[in-house]
Amino acid sequence: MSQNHPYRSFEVPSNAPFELKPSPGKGWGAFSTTKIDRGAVILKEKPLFVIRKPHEQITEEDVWTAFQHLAPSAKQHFLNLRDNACGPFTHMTKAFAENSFEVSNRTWLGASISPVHGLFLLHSRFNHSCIPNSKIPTNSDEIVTSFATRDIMAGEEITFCYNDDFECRNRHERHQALRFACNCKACLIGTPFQQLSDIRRTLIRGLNYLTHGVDVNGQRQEGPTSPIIVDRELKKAAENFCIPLSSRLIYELLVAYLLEEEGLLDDLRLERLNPTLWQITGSFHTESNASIARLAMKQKSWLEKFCMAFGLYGRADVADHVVSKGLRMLRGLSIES
Ligand SMILES: C[S@@+](CC[C@H](N)C(=O)[O-])C[C@H]1O[C@@H](n2cnc3c(N)ncnc32)[C@H](O)[C@@H]1O
Repeated sequence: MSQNHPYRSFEVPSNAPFELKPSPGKGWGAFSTTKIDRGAVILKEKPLFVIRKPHEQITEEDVWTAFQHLAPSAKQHFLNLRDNACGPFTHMTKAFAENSFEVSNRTWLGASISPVHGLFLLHSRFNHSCIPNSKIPTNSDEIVTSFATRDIMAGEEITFCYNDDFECRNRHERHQALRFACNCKACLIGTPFQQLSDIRRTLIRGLNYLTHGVDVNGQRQEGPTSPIIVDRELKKAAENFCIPLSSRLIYELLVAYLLEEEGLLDDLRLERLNPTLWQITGSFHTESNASIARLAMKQKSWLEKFCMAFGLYGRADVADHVVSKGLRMLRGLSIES
């Protein structure tokens, strides 16, 4: 049956390190045809077409209008899309939603410009994993690029994580958001890894709350249901950016360690994490604190860094007040807590 499947008409570039084929239980997927090194580009892809609107505002008419402007071969490719490789889509908006990526979400003079969504025939064949081996970061141009986040062996399925906040979500929350049951290592119920994974991701969510003062959705958590931070004083301190530098360093290092254990500490994540860590380390003004922080950062493993930094636990720093003030200013809060 897969021999004359419409996806056979999708042209994978001859230099791309993967092929499209059925992926048991997941429709079709992309499988590596050679070893792909960590950090390597897997595919750069141009969209079939783009729609310059927020996702929730895209209508049947928008997709139909874009479709009408396509060349005949591109029209055929769009019509070849199948709902998870099975039947044709019932609505053009559904076909677009399932096969599109946000390609740019820019700001100009502080105002956000309407996001752009593009339809990508090949990248949309990549299936999801909560512990993926690739990443597709949002770019400022309209080309989508995937990178290997670890070495991928020939024959392995190439996957990426469909949601940005999944490092902070437990299995149940992830499956609710995905609307399908993922079967990756972090989702296989009853395994020690899965149980630890839920604990790790919950901890990461809490630690992020403590450092950013808000939950994963950018909001403060209000109300008594399943509090992320149980200690009300600590929650208030986080929301007012009164968490001392010593705790900030410890929390960030613990996040790094937990992400590594979870298999999520890839180079792109490190690019975000490292400047924050060095910024915190450079902010200590109390010399004894600064030297412990520098020593911690010199350690080889994340666990060693964390254990060394834990020596700072409970220690105040001369710079704490200034840092809190600065953070509150940046978030538009009153300078005094
Ligand atoms: C963008 S498509 C991915 C390619 C799709 N498998 C195909 O054949 O066209 C997304 C859909 O693939 C399926 N899918 C993706 N990842 C999956 C996973 N880890 N487990 C089960 N189904 C998955 C789901 O049906 C999802 O709605």
